[in-house]
Amino acid sequence: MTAATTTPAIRVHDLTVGFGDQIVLDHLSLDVRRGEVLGVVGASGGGKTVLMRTIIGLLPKRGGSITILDVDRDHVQPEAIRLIERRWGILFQQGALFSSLTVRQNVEFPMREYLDISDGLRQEVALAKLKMVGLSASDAEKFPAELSGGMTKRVALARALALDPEIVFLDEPTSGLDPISAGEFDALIKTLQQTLGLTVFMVTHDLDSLNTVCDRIAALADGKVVAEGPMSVMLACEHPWVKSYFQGKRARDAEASASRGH
Ligand SMILES: Nc1ncnc2c1ncn2[C@@H]1O[C@H](COP(=O)(O)OP(=O)(O)OP(=O)(O)O)[C@@H](O)[C@H]1O
Repeated sequence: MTAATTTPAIRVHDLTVGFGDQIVLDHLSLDVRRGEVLGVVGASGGGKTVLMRTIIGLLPKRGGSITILDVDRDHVQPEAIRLIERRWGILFQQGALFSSLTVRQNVEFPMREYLDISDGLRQEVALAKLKMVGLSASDAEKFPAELSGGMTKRVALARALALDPEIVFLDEPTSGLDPISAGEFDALIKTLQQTLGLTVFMVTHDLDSLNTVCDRIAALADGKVVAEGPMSVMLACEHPWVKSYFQGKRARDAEASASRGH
């Protein structure tokens, strides 16, 4: 095995991020292993989205280092950052589709930006990505306003997969979905991770997702990762927030529902 296959997909070390006087992430460290689904949980406003946005370079950090796929953006030229950005896909919280573009054009968008391929091939690849997430050729010509919440998430996922990424960042992928659609979306994420060998960084509040999709979980509190590991580690954790989240009534209900196969 080479060093490249053994190093984590993402290594966050001693990261500090803040806005004005507010420190959101306070010397936070976290590894995301290659090929795993890591679920990131934490209280509302606790900094999960800030962490994700800082990792992908959308927010500045005050200290610490971030290495993605062996590249530390502090130590490389802008061209190298553009190359690395092609190797991940992002599903933002509300889907963030372009309302004036069709579903197919939305999925083609990153390909237009990064790939020099013919119109025909680009359309074909977009349709293949849509099929991969369970959508049909007739869905491809719809506009975002004509889609259900679950379909919107699927299109956003197809767009995140457009460039065959190695890492996918998902910000609350099941929020706003009914439990059945959420369960189907979780199953889709798991299937894609297994078949494509993806590394998945998933911010979520959804206990069902944590139970059924995530290999490991990182719990954020007080600007740090206070617990990291599989569900068994969360259940044994004595940190007050982690304890109330994973051992509260909602958690027990989700666990019972997961064990029934829902
Ligand atoms: N661009 C910004 N400018 C100023 N403050 C910000 C900005 N982005 C986030 N914050 C603040 O950082 C804190 C963490 O926000 P973040 O969105 O990461 O929380 P979260 O854990 O994802 O919450 P939720 O679960 O509710 O989505 C909040 O207090 C928020 O107001």
